[in-house]
Amino acid sequence: MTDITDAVRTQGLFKRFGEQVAVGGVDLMVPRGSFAGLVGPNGAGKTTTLSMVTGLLRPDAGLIHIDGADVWRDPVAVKARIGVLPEGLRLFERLSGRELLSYNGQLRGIPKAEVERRAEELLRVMDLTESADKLVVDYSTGMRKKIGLAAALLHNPKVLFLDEPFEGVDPVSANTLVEVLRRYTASGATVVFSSHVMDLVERLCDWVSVMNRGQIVAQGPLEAVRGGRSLNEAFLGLVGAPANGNGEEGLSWLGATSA
Ligand SMILES: Nc1ncnc2c1ncn2[C@@H]1O[C@H](COP(=O)(O)OP(=O)(O)OP(=O)(O)O)[C@@H](O)[C@H]1O
Repeated sequence: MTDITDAVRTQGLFKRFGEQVAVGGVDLMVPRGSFAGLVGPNGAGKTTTLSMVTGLLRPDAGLIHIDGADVWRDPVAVKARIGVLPEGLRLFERLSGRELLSYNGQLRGIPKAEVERRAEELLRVMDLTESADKLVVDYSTGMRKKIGLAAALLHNPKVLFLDEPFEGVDPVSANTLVEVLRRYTASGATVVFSSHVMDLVERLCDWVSVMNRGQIVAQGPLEAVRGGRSLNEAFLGLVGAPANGNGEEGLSWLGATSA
């Protein structure tokens, strides 16, 4: 079970913030070529896990391999192989979309002519050509996700990590993102994305890792994790939906009926 030739493999990953154990011994596993979903309720530890896996946050303990390379021992090799669309996307706001891609490409050491060729293609596929010379600060939420994804794909990474990529994105833009990601995984690359939206994970993913309270509580091919139920039902079973529904009792003051 320690196949570090998987696209992503962590062993005993652990992170504590003060008294709070955010990630309590996670063995995340994502086979190459997967379209993988990392799901879990608020506070389950998804963002903390992805931050450690992508080399943004140092773990207290545990090992992380991406495409066989150790993230914390060999960060340069790993960073060349991964693309990241982080949560709360921070972009260079005073660049235009086109300049942002050009800057990213040059940072990655890609020849200028090749950067331009790839940037124009990405802008076209993301339906951003008309807005390419607008400053990123003036982009809408969906446009920001799309230019962020374009920047993350520019160097043709082997593994792409996306934290809540569809949050705040309209259905048309979401569709564009999905099409680009499908094409990318069809070529053998791997996508790992975190989400709360079970329908979307069920529709897109062939591999699912379910986190709850800093632990992986189920992991494997979508069909195995679902076990004949909808992913949403399986998820509620795994993370323990509150027995009293949490909303049926209390809040008696809420609503139109006066006491
Ligand atoms: N920088 C931090 N300092 C203190 N506690 C933190 C920090 N980052 C995360 N935590 C805590 O760690 C736990 C896991 O948080 P994390 O953001 O990883 O969860 P998540 O699964 O991504 O949640 P969500 O779905 O709400 O984004 C939470 O209890 C959170 O309060």
